[in-house]
Amino acid sequence: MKILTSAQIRSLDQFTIQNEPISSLDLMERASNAFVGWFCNQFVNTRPVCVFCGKGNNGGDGLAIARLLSQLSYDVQVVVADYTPNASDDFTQNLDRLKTHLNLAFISSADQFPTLSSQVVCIDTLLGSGLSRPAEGLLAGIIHKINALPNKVVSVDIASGLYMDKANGENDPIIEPDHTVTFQLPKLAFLLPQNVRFTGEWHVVDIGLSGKYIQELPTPYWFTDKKAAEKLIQPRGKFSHKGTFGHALLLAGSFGKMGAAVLSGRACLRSGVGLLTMHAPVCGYDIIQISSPEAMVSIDKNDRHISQFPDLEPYSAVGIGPGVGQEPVTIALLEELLDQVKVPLIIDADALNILSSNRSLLDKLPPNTILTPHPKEFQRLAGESGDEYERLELARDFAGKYQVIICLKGANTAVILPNGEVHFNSTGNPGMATGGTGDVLTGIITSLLAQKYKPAEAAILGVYQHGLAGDRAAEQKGQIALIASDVVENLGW
Ligand SMILES: NC(=O)C1=CN([C@@H]2O[C@H](COP(=O)(O)OP(=O)(O)OC[C@H]3O[C@@H](n4cnc5c(N)ncnc54)[C@H](OP(=O)(O)O)[C@@H]3O)[C@@H](O)[C@H]2O)[C@H](O)CC1
Ligand SMILES: [K+]
Repeated sequence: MKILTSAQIRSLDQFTIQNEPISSLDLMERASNAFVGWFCNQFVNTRPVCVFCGKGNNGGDGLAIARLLSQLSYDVQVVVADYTPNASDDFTQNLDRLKTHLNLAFISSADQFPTLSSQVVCIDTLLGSGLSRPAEGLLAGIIHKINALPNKVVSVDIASGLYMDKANGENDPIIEPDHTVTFQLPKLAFLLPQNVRFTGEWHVVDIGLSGKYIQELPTPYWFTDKKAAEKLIQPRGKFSHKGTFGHALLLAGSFGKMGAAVLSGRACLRSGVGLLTMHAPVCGYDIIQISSPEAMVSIDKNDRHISQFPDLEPYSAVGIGPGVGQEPVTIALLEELLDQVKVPLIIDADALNILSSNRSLLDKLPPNTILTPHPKEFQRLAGESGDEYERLELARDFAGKYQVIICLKGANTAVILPNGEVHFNSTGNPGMATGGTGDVLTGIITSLLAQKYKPAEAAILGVYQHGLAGDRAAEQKGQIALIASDVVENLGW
């Protein structure tokens, strides 16, 4: 799915209105109906509702939603923030449609904020995609009062006060909803962890905006949903054999960190590779042979750290990093590997830290090498950034400069391609923030690279399947009990 800017969404709105054609009032009705469809599944009509409206089209949605919910026998109260004499046309028309049969109040001071029982569900339609500056005065007062309530809050389209595609100021008044129900497409703001308080759980509802026009609009930002991910999976032919699916080489582990090697090896095996060879220090030999009988082992001359790699000729992809440490012998190995490797490469964990502290190696990265840093590793690699929007730009610059693919790990892991495209992942959960899950991801992507998936596709699909396995594991064990081995065991293709 594409992620568009607020300006693009405005033009998409206009295109749909002119070309479907549909009046803007009817489009508002369609959007409001889509919201109500979601709402009725979530809250039964014995829950009273209070809709907080601004005077733009987001507020117009609120008035239409109030009317539709009251027709469905919800007990609905409407509070309009009378912060300006200028209301949008569609707001005014919906006000006319509503007036006769509802409990409606215009308030001009936050002191007039109603007293609500904690059962009331608040619907936030103060400000939507038209936000052009931080909320202040009356709007800010109402936002603070809503945030202080214990009540459930649902924002329509986007939390009032939150920008769709740029950073807010630290003290901007913004609604903190339990849910955001957004129209047609996800918004960039929802995908950045810094906005989690202002997003809650978010849901997309279809309001029939022009699919043709969405296809035409250019954007660097994409959301990898189930449909997008499944399209990438290559079917297995009837006559395939283990040679068809490549031979992966994983360079991983050191004394005390052989678990990282085992986790990434097992994930590699569970992701469809034909053959796997794991190269490890002497201390890892028994560990790998016993834990991963399906893998072959190549043993280093060094007891505790890897210092060499086997002849690369048989391998169709190489992964390096999980648990390798940063000993001088391993630094020398990485340099040698970058000079020699001719097949797709993924670099993770300590090997990324080696790159950060030996920056001349960055210029040796082969094009389309995949790097999988978490935010701290990315900071060591590319430097500080003020907020997550800046970090995204920094990552796009870095990917472009070195022609590499970055999987910036976190909630909604972002896969950033050399051409500047950013693909946000839709799977995964906070239970996965535990040691070893990164090693699992490296194994999955190494496996896909060995099977000849294009590096960009291996990264996007690998990140998606990793999160999906984590979601399955969380269903079984709960997020708190989840460990990296559970992610491996729940890989399913
Ligand atoms: N395609 C869709 O997704 C559809 C969306 N709909 C809904 O429409 C809103 C967007 O409506 P819009 O009227 O453009 O914008 P808002 O309701 O967010 O804003 C109202 C006006 O308020 C002004 N403004 C902006 N920021 C502030 C502020 N901080 N304080 C006070 N006033 C502010 C702004 O005008 P300015 O000229 O002053 O900038 C806005 O015009 C969208 O979110 C959906 O909910 C449609 O229903 C259908 C399809
Ligand atoms: K809103």
